Amino acid sequence: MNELNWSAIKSGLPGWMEDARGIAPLGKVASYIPELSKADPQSLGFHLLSSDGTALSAGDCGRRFTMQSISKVFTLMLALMDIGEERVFSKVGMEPTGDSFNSMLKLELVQPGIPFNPLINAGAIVVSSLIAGSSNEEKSDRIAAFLGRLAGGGPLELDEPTYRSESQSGHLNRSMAYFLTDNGVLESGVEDVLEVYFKHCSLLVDCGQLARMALVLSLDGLDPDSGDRLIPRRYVQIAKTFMVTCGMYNGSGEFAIDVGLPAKSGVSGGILALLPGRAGIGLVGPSLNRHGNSIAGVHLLETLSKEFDWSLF
Ligand SMILES: NC(=O)CC[C@H](N)C(=O)O
Repeated sequence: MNELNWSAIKSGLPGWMEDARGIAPLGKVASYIPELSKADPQSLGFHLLSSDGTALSAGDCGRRFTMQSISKVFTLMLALMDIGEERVFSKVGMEPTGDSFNSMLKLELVQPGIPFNPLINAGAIVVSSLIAGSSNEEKSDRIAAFLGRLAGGGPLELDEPTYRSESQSGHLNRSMAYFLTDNGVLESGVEDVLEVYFKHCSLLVDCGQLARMALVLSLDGLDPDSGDRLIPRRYVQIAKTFMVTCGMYNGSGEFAIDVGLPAKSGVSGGILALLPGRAGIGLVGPSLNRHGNSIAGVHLLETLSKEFDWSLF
């Protein structure tokens, strides 16, 4: 296993962070969820955590932000653990769309009503309906506990203002959920499933927690401290594959070429990325590019990947 070149990363990072911050004005903070528009477009946080426990953080690392779409990777794995591969993939596909994350365009194409993949909004809404639990609260509690365990502690905390803001402004997500219901794809009522979905998008993390979650995936589902198996290897393999093909939405192809690592972004500006077997990365930069990915975050990952030859390809 290649050691990370810590001294070179440490000495180069301040300059690369500065360069990345410099392009933040070319992007825009998400405003379709009003609460997210309050984020500082210039902020940038980065945390790298390796499998031997060495960590490096830089910038606005202590600031917490909501996971948004990053949570979709984890709800997918939880649904797979709850009901198995066959049932999950009878409700959601495995193919990238090439469209934006909230597009409804392809919902009516090819397989009527079955979303193309679990990382677009329609697919993640379906996955939320597959999480085991006898009430919405129980489902949300199980998700927050699962994510918190991967982050190395107790349940993640919900950001109530973001949850309320998403719920009040989520007309497009609501219309997708009605469409899915009409096609018999959803296993629970529209408002029930959206409560679970909006709540997991509104769970708070910092870059260090995100990096630890990424490290668990880079270790194929093992806890980096105890060595306990937290997720079956097969489900991590599925999640990592989706991260490569769909994790950065319709920017996934370009990201695979420029960075070459499994990664997942969210509209709050967070990105979780991993170096298989070696390290997890958590970063946040709220100014987004046209695909909805952190513009400074993608730039920073590209710089690091090229500098240290991190691409898997
Ligand atoms: N890309 C994202 O992070 C989207 C998640 C967001 N909660 C939404 O439903 O629109």
